[in-house]
Amino acid sequence: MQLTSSPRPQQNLQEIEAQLQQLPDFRPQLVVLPEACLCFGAGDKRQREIAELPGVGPMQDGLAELAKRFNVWLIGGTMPLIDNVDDTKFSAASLVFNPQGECVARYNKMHLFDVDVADKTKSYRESHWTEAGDSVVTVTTEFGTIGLAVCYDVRFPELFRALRNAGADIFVLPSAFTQVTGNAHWHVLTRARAIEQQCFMVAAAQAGEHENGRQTYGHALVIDGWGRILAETETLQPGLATALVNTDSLHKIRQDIPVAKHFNRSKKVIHASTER
Ligand SMILES: O=C(O)CNC(=O)[C@H](CS)NC(=O)CCC(=O)C(=O)O
Repeated sequence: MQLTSSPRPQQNLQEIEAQLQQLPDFRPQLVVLPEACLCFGAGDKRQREIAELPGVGPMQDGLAELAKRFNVWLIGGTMPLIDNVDDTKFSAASLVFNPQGECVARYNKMHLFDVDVADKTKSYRESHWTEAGDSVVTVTTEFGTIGLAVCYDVRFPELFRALRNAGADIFVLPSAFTQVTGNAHWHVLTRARAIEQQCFMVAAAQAGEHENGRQTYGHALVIDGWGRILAETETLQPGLATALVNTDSLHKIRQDIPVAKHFNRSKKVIHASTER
């Protein structure tokens, strides 16, 4: 799914619901929401104020209810979660809801976007308010094993290798790429991770100009294990990129090019010196 989320969770939930009304009929279905889909650009203080304890609160209740009502597996983008009321930082948590509306997994964004970008925002320092995750998380479903990652994580292939080793067939990547870096890198990075690990990639996106002036890149994507783009949102409006996915197609790709078997960690590092 692609969204242009506001800082207001209730309004964002309504927009997500409006998009879910447009879903095709086939089930089982996996729906991936973008990063910060319930609260985008509110500032770190506000995000900490609305952060919820696991299993408790209107953001989690809202997503659970939507997963159940629309009978879909729902990846809740990311939302601010805390583990203790006195935590100063929150996790950028990606929650997985099954079609019964139960939260069955949580992944905390592992790589934080402390980056300078040549855009209006200029300086991003996500770690000032977000606690980095330390766990690789997969979820088994009736249509394959899902491996979780978020946005900037896509620049770290080791995480995707670890997800594949843990059995992943489908990577999900809730994102909010900047317009500038997305334009340069988004398609290459998402396709590269799919090709390297021979997994589907479902990359959700924030898109367009947000209330705080930030511009996000959009281009929500579904990519197969051969790196082909199966679906893509064409505009910067909220919308869906939908594809029929059969994880059986991965068997032949993995058999023909057995990279998982060929993977070989180098044991030596050789520095050739040009000095005499
Ligand atoms: O802050 C929020 O409200 C939501 N979170 C984000 O927008 C995050 C952290 S600032 N954005 C990214 O990770 C962009 C990555 C990116 O653009 C790249 O890797 O090039």
